[in-house]
Amino acid sequence: MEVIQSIADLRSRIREYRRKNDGSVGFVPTMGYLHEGHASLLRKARSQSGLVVLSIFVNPLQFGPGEDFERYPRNTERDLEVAEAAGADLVFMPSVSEMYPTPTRTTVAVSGLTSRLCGASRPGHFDGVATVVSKLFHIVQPDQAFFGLKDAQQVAVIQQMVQDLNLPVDIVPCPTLREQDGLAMSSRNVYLSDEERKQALVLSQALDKAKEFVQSRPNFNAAELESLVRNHIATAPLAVIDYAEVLAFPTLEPFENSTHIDSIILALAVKFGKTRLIDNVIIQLRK
Ligand SMILES: Nc1ncnc2c1ncn2[C@@H]1O[C@H](COP(=O)(O)OP(=O)(O)OP(=O)(O)O)[C@@H](O)[C@H]1O
Ligand SMILES: CC(C)(CO)[C@@H](O)C(=O)[O-]
Ligand code: BAL
Repeated sequence: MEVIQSIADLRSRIREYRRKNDGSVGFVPTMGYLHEGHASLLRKARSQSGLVVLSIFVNPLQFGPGEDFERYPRNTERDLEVAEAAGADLVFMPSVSEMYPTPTRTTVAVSGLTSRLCGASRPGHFDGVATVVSKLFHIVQPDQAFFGLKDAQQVAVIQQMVQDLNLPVDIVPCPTLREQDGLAMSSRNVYLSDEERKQALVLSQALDKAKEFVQSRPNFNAAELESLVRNHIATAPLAVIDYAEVLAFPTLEPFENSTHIDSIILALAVKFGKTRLIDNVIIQLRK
């Protein structure tokens, strides 16, 4: 495994690979502090790609004022151990000045999909995500890029960007990995106190209740499902709901009754103290 800090060096190594090999280039973009969820994306890339490129870059553009850019967890030594064990060939770890040598005058903005959920709660977040992912795609030029459905809205936004800009990369959505008790793995889980961690289980429990509710009836009213979920989350005294919404997926459009909806997403963002966690479940209602 090789760690690379400069765009020029990474491009050179990938060109060298493509000169000597017919294999595909698989890419896993991350912000580091790697956990088993990230490792699962790397293993998926390893199973499908000749060269596996991992990026670790905490992207300042996608953090808003008062968010946790400075305190975002970082552990390079452990990240490299996880990356090597999961099969990464190249680890791209640029500095902020390498990625943004001058003030950014060009940004990528995906409209529509970003008007709700984290797009509404974190103004500018998805412009930051789409801009850095577009840059990374132009730097790495991968054949495939692997993203977790833990960030389902992000997957939808990136897929829309790839389609709209005719980017030659296949986006591979990967399942959310969870702790044994159901909590979705996330770098931000490290922020949780013991009590917050215990109460955060209401998220996966609420999603399980939602699945049971949907599977028990052919059609349902969105407001009724949202109420069921909100009431369960409210059983955790520390939980402060940012959003708990059921939307059509992948359009992320609201609906009243599910009669003509093929797939839905129940998306949650809940704060426990200073820690904002997201989770979701995507349910196919009809083929
Ligand atoms: N539990 C998980 N299962 C599968 N993929 C995941 C999981 N957590 C994160 N990912 C994916 O890993 C990639 C990098 O995400 P990121 O580095 O932001 O990690 P994170 O755990 O989501 O961090 P955060 O705590 O900031 O949400 C994204 O595609 C994300 O969806
Ligand atoms: C895709 C990504 C690496 C872009 O910074 C980030 O949004 C993330 O880790 O999900
Ligand atoms: N995967 C989450 C990225 C962010 O919160 O910026």
